[in-house]
Amino acid sequence: MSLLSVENLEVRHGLLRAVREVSFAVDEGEVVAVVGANGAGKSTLMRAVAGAHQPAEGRIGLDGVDVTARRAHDRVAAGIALVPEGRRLFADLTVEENLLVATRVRRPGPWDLAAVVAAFPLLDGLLKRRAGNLSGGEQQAVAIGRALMTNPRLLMLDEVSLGLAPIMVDTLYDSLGTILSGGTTVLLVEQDLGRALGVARRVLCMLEGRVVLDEPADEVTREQVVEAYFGLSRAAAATVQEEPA
Ligand SMILES: Nc1ncnc2c1ncn2[C@@H]1O[C@H](COP(=O)(O)OP(=O)(O)OP(=O)(O)O)[C@@H](O)[C@H]1O
Repeated sequence: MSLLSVENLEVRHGLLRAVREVSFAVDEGEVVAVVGANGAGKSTLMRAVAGAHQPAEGRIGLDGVDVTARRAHDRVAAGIALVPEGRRLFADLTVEENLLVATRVRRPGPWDLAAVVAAFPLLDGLLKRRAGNLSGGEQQAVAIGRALMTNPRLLMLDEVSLGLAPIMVDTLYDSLGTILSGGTTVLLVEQDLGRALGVARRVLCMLEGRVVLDEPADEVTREQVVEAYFGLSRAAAATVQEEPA
């Protein structure tokens, strides 16, 4: 049985159908990358799975249990954790306090303060610092650590590399590599196609709210993903790529 199942999901912002007729499933231990252009619906999909945005239609299942009507904190308790775009830390709280906030709805499991610092060595020595005073990369590590502190069964990461220096992205992905190899089930929104295809076992591409490609990462070419990403025919996609910037 799949860990996460999304069936015929529709999520609206007012009249806008930001996610439409979306169905997919994620198996335990799978790492799935969600890619797509700006506005394709990736963040809205993640927020709906996390319970931050109620869908207009469809069903979200965790381990066969329908969680569609459950509130966000009940979904955390059930094992769904989201690292939102923009991180959303408590800027005036310390790193330690930000991490401990998550333990109010903590599931039993291996993640605690020491485990988070071990996974993200860049946080070593920063536990008593105000989160608002950290660099963007350090804040992102705290945001991922905060999600891990709940001992999630499904970890969703929305654009962890957004706005960060390449060297910091490398550092974060080094840490993520350790986490991913530990068997955590992950749904990852990533703009960098190379990175997405590098870490994920499956890639799911969204276009205007719909899933237009859902393939094993090692069976899909970069060209096929780009084609799905822009919604172009293969020939048209090649023309776009050849045009000078
Ligand atoms: N709070 C909101 N109110 C109204 N419309 C919204 C809101 N959030 C997103 N949208 C719209 O919903 C659509 C999907 O947005 P969403 O942020 O889910 O896409 P995305 O693929 O995550 O894009 P990005 O990479 O830019 O974050 C877009 O048309 C966006 O303008």
